[in-house]
Amino acid sequence: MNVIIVGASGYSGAELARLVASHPKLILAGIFVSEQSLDQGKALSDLYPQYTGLIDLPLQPLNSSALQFIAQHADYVCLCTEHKVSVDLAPQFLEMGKRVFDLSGGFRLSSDEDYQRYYGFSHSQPELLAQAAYGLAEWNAHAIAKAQLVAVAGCYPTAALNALKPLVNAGLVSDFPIIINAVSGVSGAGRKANIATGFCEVSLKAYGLFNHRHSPEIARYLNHDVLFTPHLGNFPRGILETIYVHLKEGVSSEQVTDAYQCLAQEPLIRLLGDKIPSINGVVNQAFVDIGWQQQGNMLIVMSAIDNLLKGAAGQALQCMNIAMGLPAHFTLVGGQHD
Ligand SMILES: NC(=O)C1=CN([C@@H]2O[C@H](COP(=O)(O)OP(=O)(O)OC[C@H]3O[C@@H](n4cnc5c(N)ncnc54)[C@H](OP(=O)(O)O)[C@@H]3O)[C@@H](O)[C@H]2O)C=CC1
Ligand SMILES: CC(=O)N[C@@H](CCC(=O)OP(=O)(O)O)C(=O)O
Repeated sequence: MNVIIVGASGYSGAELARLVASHPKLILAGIFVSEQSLDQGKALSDLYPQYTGLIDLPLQPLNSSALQFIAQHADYVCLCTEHKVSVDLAPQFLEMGKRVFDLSGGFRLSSDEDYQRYYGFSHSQPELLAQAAYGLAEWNAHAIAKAQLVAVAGCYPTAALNALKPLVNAGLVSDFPIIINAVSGVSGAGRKANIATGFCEVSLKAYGLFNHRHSPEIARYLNHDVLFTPHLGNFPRGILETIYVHLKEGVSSEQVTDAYQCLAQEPLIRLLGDKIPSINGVVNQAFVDIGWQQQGNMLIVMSAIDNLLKGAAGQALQCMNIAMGLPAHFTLVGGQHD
């Protein structure tokens, strides 16, 4: 399959370019940035020297000749662009008959009201929201396999949903909201210049209290209320979530362990039992590490991922594998697809 990546100079786009270029069944057919981009014409390896000799393709502006090229040559279009940009770009690629994998949040929620409230813009393609399959690879493979538009799951939701769906689906959780405290590394905020997320400016600090856009995303796909508070941490990459779950009266530790067995055969999920996951355990890898400890009715679940390699790019690659009828998971050797 020929894959093109829009937004390939950004953190998730560059990571995806590396995964696609080393995939045995995918060809990286083109990498694109905006028409105004200061990076157009540069090789991806000029921005990311570790790609020298692996990806020397030039970043091209997404202009009319680029669109013609994509119409003729691409099978899969990956949008590694900001939410509003993805919403505006997706329809033309869908009309060309391409399969679109959108890494933004532009198609993850269900209504224009949600977008106005949580994203701060009115959705210009609300009819596409019902068509998009939610790209949470371990849980929604059937829908992803058939969909023309995949809304790849968010980074914080990927860590939260993999850790919580087994418990909620098994009926073990009381009606209280689940409390999720999450910390993300700075790459979660993207590569564009922004003083608040400049590395020397960052202090460990909460943000988005009560209104972060991942709250409705997690609640929607978990089917349970959550109180989600993200924090920005002063490290480059990775997400760690500490999650407080009020279990129903009398739920035993055996029931909790049994509930997680639904993930036991998933190659990219590592169930750590009572061991405590860490950022170091997952950085530069595509795993979700999940650990838990229980006292009475309270369960503390911990979930760690690399925001770019299990969130964003890695999850998009899993969705493309599913679309091709291949096993979803992949193995990394030295940062490349094995
Ligand atoms: N970073 C992360 O951990 C995660 C990110 N995501 C999502 O993935 C998407 C990309 O995030 P991230 O990689 O961090 O973002 P970056 O800011 O690092 O990269 C954005 C990319 O989009 C390009 N771009 C901007 N405007 C346009 C346009 N109009 N047309 C084409 N290309 C454009 C930029 O290049 P230029 O401006 O030079 O044109 C750049 O290549 C976002 O929606 C984000 O929410 C999802 C999960 C995790
Ligand atoms: C640290 C940081 O700023 N993180 C981003 C979330 C990462 C991301 O890009 O969000 P999606 O998964 O929805 O695309 C934020 O809170 O907005």
